[in-house]
Amino acid sequence: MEKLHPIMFAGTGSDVGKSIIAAAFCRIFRQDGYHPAPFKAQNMALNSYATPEGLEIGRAQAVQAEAAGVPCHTDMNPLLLKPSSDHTSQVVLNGRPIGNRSAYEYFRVEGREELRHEVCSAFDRLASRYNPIVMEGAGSISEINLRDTDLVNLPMALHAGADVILVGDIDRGGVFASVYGSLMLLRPYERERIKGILINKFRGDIRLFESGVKMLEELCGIPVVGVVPYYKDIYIEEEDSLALATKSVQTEQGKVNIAVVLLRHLSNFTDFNVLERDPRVHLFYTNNVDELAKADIILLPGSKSTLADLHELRRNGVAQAVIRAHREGATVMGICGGYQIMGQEVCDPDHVEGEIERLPGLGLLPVSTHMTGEKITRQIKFRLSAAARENSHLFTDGMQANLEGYEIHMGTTVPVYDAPVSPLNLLEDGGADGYFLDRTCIGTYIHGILDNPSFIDFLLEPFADKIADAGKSFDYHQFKEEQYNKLADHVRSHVDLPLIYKILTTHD
Ligand SMILES: NC(=O)CC[C@H](N)C(=O)O
Repeated sequence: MEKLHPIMFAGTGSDVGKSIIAAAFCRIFRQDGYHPAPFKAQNMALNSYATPEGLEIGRAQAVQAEAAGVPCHTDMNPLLLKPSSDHTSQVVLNGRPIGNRSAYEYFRVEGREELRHEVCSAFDRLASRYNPIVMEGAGSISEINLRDTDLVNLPMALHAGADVILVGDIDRGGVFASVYGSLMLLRPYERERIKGILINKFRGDIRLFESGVKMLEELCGIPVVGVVPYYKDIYIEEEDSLALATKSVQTEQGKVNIAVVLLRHLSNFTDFNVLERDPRVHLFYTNNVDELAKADIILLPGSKSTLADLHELRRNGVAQAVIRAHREGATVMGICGGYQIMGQEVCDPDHVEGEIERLPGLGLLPVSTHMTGEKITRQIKFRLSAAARENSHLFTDGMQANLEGYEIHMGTTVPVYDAPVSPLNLLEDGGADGYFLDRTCIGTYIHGILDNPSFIDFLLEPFADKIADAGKSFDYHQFKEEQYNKLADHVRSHVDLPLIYKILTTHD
């Protein structure tokens, strides 16, 4: 295939839809016979993913890699900042944490050149393996006060020799000013790299915007390569928990009601995407104690800051509400940070997470957690333990499919001294995971465990009468493939693709 220049989707601001557009182009290039890969030098998100090598990257690049049909790799997102409070972030470089930095420390010029060297090297490695590289900028391209320390927008595009498409969001208004203003604030040699404008999230009749397109082109001297309508019926994983705001917060009659406890530092909320689409289930997010009381199943999600969130749960009464609901028959399951919260205690003597050194947990599981400096990041295959399967009718033939998931955590959790060893899962490598007390009380470190249809069946098995005539679970992998294709079709039919190919092959 012909070599294409790297293409970068940069924004007039954050949340203009860069990640999704980049995912769409990953799929489009793949459909057209190329071998694309995504790249974003630096990501700030709590939603991360483990690569096949057992290293950590931002979830958005993992999704884009899936759209591109290639395995994800840390070279696709060499720098990941995971905010742990308003002022500090854990810095993950090439998949491994290198410590916590305050925002001030981080943006100081010092040390930046080392990081720049790292992200540029990651890009170069990736560019030697894939064609084209579909790059994503971060936030706005015109944060002029941060220009000299920027690692992810124009300096990266210049290093890569990328053609930049500036994405503007027409839904929030002010698209002319934001596009024109962003361009004007760039230096001339930076502006030269902007080869197209893409208007995203358009609602209404596109014909009414035709004159607007002409005006923008005349004003900016850059072609508008597409006006992409807002879509509602395509499901692609969202980059950050902003999307949570649009989700359900209440119970619904006639389904298994599953409450996900809203934690302030909730991480990996994508753990619940499959359940959310399961016809047997009504999933909602809450920290309202009355709604929790009505749930059949309560899920405690992962948390970047387990101790801080546990403290908050005790303060706002949610901890007590979960304990009460469990006593009255609800199933409680914790994933990662949520699992740690369910135990007897969480200790952080070395201040890995922060100030708090120790807190009692909810006491639902006889385990105790210690935070350690070492971070575990890995993809794993596993199966349910014999104890977990004992009262289940799903695994009677002794055969059990391998389940898949991934781990990202600092804590280690063990049974308290007098408690029996009773893991929920047995790992392929011989290890064990989580704790199985009984069908109503379980914990696991495995993210993505609820992407496995047979695990969902296991979780819902005790509620069989409630869901007797609801539909069956569905194939998530096939669903995701369909969604990437739908997204690609949608974007393809609203951009001038021949023009984009021309841009990506024309020397300048
Ligand atoms: N992903 C998580 O839930 C992490 C839990 C906890 N903060 C840890 O690092 O161990």
